[in-house]
Amino acid sequence: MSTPSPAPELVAIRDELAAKDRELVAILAERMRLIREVARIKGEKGLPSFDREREGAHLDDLVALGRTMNVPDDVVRDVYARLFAASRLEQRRILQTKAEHFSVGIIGATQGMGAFLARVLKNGGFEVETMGLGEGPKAEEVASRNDLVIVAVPIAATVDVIRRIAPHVRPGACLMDITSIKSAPLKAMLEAAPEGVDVVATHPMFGPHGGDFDRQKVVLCRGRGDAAFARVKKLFESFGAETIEATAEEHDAQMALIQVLVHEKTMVLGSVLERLKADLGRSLQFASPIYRTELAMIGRMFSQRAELYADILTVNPEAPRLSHVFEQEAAHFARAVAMGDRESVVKRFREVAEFMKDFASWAKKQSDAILDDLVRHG
Ligand SMILES: O=C(O)C(=O)C[C@]1(C(=O)O)C=C[C@@H](O)C=C1
Repeated sequence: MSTPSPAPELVAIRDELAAKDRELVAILAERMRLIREVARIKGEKGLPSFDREREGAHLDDLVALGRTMNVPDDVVRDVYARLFAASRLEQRRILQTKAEHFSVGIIGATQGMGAFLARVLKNGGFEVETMGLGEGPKAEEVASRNDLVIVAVPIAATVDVIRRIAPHVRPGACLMDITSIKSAPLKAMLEAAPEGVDVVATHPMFGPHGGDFDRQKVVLCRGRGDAAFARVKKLFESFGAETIEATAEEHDAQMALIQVLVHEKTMVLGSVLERLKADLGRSLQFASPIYRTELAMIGRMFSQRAELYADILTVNPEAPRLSHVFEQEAAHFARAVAMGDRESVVKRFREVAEFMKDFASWAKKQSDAILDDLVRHG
């Protein structure tokens, strides 16, 4: 059966479209050539491939330009999200071939972030020695024969493992951890590692998924040795991370908000759903994008290891104080709800809105992006 030939007007327009698309591809090739130039300059200057501010500002300009020409915002956003991702990947490839390579030993590399790091570093051409959960050589041996020794065991075991292995790290090498709290591990590393061993405390601010550190944040705390600090910073950045420098104390205070408060809230919501024996499947059929996002976060948490979240909630020294405030605020709203006290909800809402007002436009933009994405792809 022969397919009917398209209308001649359509054929003409398709020819025009094809010509425009060829121009677009030629422009993309030219853009990639410029990106390789950017990578060369960044390599020389030691700059990271990812620049959050530049992407944000450039995209805002392009969306505004698109509006003047009737190009919908989300078309510009989607196209440039893809183009920025391609440029970052190309830059990482180039930067990694030029990066300084050294041997890495990972203690606790069978699961979670340790396993993720091992995979990413190996893919990036690093020599990586791993051990964990009864697999591989002894931790002390891994510590003794690598240039960068990474402790990636669960939070509760971190300080003990550091104290055990740090004395075996060789002078000139660097000892590093990746735990969710920084004060106690950093102190342990500085105390237990011999004088000539450099120390850096780090915290990758994301779960172990994805291909590398593209657009992910990593907090770095100085321990001992500026050169080692710079090397670790460059290592993460060469895999696409955005690094943030902080003291261990500041990091821990921030994590009380970013991890303790938020995970505790998610945990409470999950516990409430369980107590109610809520029909989650049925609720999803009715769900607004906000409910779906929330339920996805709750489901994500409860599909992971209980011990990880128990550690996050109980190890941070700031946690009890924040948790207490959380309880008081929850009680305040619970009282208002129980008594039908609309006025008190409005009053507190307005106080919080005043406190948050500088973040309102940022919050709208971010949450719109999340919710739009969920509606389109979820
Ligand atoms: O301007 C830069 O620094 C670039 O690396 C280029 C570019 C881009 O594709 O426009 C790519 C990655 C950065 O995150 C920001 C922008």
